[in-house]
Amino acid sequence: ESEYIWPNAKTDLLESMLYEQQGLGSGNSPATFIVPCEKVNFGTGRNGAAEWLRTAYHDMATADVVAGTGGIDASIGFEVNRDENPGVGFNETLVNLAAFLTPRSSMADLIALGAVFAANGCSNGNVTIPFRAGRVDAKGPGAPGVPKPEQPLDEHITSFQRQGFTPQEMIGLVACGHTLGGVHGVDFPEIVPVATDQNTQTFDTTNSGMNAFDNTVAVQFVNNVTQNPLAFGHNETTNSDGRIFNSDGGEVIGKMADSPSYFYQTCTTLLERMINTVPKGVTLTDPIQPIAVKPSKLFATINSNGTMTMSGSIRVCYLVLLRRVI
Ligand code: HEM
Repeated sequence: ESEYIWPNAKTDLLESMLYEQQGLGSGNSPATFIVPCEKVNFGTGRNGAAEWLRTAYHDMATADVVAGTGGIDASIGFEVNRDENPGVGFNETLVNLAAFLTPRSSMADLIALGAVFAANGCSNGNVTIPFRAGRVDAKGPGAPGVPKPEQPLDEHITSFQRQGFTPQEMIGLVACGHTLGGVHGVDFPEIVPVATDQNTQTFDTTNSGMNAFDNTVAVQFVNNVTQNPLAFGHNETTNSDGRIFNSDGGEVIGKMADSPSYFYQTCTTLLERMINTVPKGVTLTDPIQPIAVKPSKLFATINSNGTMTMSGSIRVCYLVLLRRVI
C-alpha cells in the first residue's frame, strides 16, 4: 500500500466521514444517524441501521459477477418501485445519504459506508469492515434480481452464485443481514399479519442498541425459538431463512450460533465482499486509514500591511503517530 500524502481528492472527505463520527466535524458524516445504533429514531417499528444495511444488499443483489454488471452502484435509486424492493426504507435511506453526496463522495460509496456504519454501530465495534473508496454511480436501473422470500432454495442458490457467493456463504450473508431489523406487516402482510405499530416482527430478540448486530439470530434459529418470521412464519412458502439456514444440514448456522467471534468474523468478511462487489471497470482504492495529521478548513488571508494570516484546524491522531514512533 502506498504512503498517504495530503491532500488526496479521492479519499480525504470519505476519511473524515469514516473517522470523525463524533465531535468536531461529525456533521460531515452519515454516521450521525446510526452510530451508535439507533442514535436517531426512524419511527415506530423501524430501525435505521437495518434499513441502510438492507439498502446496500438490494443495491448489490442484482450483480452478475461473471458479466461484470451491477453491484454497489447506487442503481437502487432507479429501482425502488420494483416489486422486489418494497418498503419506505430504500427511499428514506437514499434521502438521508443524498445529503452527503458530493463530487468526492458518490452515492454508491455512501451506500457502502452506510452498511459499514450499520454493522459497526450495532455490533459495539465487533464488526469493523475496511472501507475502500471509488464506487461509481450508475446512470440508470440495472437488471432485476433481488431474492424474494417465496422463491425456492435452488433459485436462491443460483441468485447468490450470480452475486459471487457460494451456497455456504449465502447462509452466512443472510444471517449477517437478518440479525438487524425484521419484517414489516405493512409491506409483507402475507408474512406478518397487519395489526399494530407498523407490525414489525423482528428476526431475533436483540434488535436495539449496541448488541443488535450479534449472533442471537443464529442461536434462536438453532434453538427453535420461533421468532424469525422468515424461518418459523405461518406461511411455509415464505420461510426462506429456514430453507437457507438448513440447506447444508445446519452446519454454518450452528457454527455462527456456537461462537460469537466466528459470527463477527464471518460477517466482517462477507459484508466486506458485499460492499466491494462493483461493476467491471470500477477500481477501488486501498482501505482508507486514519490520517495522522490532517489540516481542515484552512484559510490564508493577505492583510493590508502585506503580512499573511493562516487559520484553520489541524486534526492529530495520536494513535497513528504513536504507531509510527514504535
Ligand atoms: C434469500 C435472501 C433474502 C431474502 C429472501 C430476504 C428477504 C427479506 C424480507 C422479506 C425482509 C423484510 C423487509 C421489510 O419488511 O422491511 C428482509 C429484511 C431485511 N433484510 Fe433480507 N432477505 C435476504 C437476504 C438478505 C441479505 C443477504 C441481507 C444483508 C446482508 C439482508 C438484510 C436485511 C435487513 C437488514 C432487513 C431488515 C430491514 C428492516 O428492518 O427495515 N437480507 N429481508
